[in-house]
Amino acid sequence: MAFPKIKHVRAFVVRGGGADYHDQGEGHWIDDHIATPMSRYPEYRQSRQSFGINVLGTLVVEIEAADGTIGFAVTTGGEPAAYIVEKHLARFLEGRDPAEIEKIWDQMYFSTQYYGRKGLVVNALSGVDLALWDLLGKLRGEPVYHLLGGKVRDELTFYATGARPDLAKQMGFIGGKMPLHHGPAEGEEGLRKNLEELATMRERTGEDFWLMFDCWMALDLNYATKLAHKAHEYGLKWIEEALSPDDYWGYRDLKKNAPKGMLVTTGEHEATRWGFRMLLEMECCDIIQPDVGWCGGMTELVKISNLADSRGVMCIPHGSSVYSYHFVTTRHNSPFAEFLMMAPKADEVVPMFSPQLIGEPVPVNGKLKLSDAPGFGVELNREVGLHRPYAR
Ligand SMILES: C[C@H](O)[C@H](O)[C@@H](O)[C@@H](O)C(=O)O
Ligand SMILES: [Mg+2]
Repeated sequence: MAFPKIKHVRAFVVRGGGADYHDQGEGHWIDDHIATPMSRYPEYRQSRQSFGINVLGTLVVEIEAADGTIGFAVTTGGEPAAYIVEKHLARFLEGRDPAEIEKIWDQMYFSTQYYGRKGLVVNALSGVDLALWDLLGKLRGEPVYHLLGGKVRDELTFYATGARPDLAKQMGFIGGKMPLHHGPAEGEEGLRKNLEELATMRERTGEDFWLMFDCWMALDLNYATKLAHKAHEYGLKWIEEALSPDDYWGYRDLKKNAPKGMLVTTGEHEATRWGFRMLLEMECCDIIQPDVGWCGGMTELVKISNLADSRGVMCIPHGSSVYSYHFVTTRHNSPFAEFLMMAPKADEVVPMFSPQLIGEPVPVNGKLKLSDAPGFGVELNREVGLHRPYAR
C-alpha cells in the first residue's frame, strides 16, 4: 500500500489549557499550593505558575500528506518547540513516505541528540511522532490502537488525579491521586498537614478506594521515606515522583525502604528507552509513568513499555488524553489509565485537553470504550487561536 508523500509539516502554538494543562486560570486546584522543588523559596510556594510551570504553552504539530490528509497532535512545548519542529525536524519528514515512522524517529532523535535527549526537544519530537501516527491511522482508515496491535481489553478503567478523590469515587473512578501540598521546607507542620489531608480523604472514601500522593519531584529521600511510612497507616497505594527525575539512586533507596505493599512510581519527566532502562535496571520503581507527549512519542513508548513488560513492571502512562488511551488499551502491562480532572474544583469530568480536541472522549463512571475512528479519533479545534510563529 503506497501512501502519499508528506507535503507539509506545520507547528503552531496555543495558550490556555489544552496539552499544556497547567496553563489554567485563577483558582484552579492544579495551581493551589502544590509542593515542588521550588517550594524551598516561599515566594514560589503558593503558585506553580509563579515560577513558570505554564511558560511554554501548547505545541500543535500538523503533518499534511500530498492527498490533503492531515494528521496532528498536541503536546507541551509552545514557541521553542515550534522552532525545533520547523527549523530542524521538518526536514526529516517533508517529501518522505509517512510509513517510514522508525527511520523518521531515528533521524529526528539522533540529529538533535547533541542538544536534546530529554525535555523540550523530546517533547517536540514526540509531538511530531504522534502527529505521524495520527496521519498513518487516517491514511489507513484505522484507529491508532489497531496499528499498535489491537485492543487487549474492551474498555479502559481510570483513576482520577485531582484535589477531590472523594468526588472521584462518586464519579466511578477506581482511585484518586492527590497533589502533595507541603514539602520539606514546611517541616513537621507541613508533613502533619499532608497526612491530615490523606486521613480526611481516607475517611470519606472508605478502606478500599485507591489513594495516592503525587509529589511532583518536591521531596528529599528522608522526607519521602518518612511520609511513605506515616501514610502507610492510611493505606496510601503509591507515592509518585517523590524525588528529582535524575536521582536514580534516591529512587532505588526509596523503593528499598518503602513500606511493604506500597508502590513507588515515577517517570513522567523521564524520556526515551535509555532513561527508562536506567529506572528499570536500577529497580527505582514499581510502575513507570512515561508521558507519551514528552518521552519520545508513540514510537518510543512502545520500546519503553516492552522494557518494563520484560521485567514485570507496569507501564501506566502519565495522563495525556487520547494519546495514552490508544496505547493503554493495547497492553496487558497497562491495566488502568490516568485521567486528570481539569475542572477547576475537580468536581466534574471535562475533556483533559479541552478545548483543543474536537471529539475528545472522557470516562463515564470511570470507564471509557474507544471508538474505531481513524487515527486518534479527534480533530483539531481551529477556533482556539492557532499561531504559527516560524511559518516557512
Ligand atoms: C497533580 C500533579 O502535581 C501534576 O500537576 C500532574 O500533572 C502530574 O504529576 C500527574 O501525574 O498527573
Ligand atoms: Mg505525576
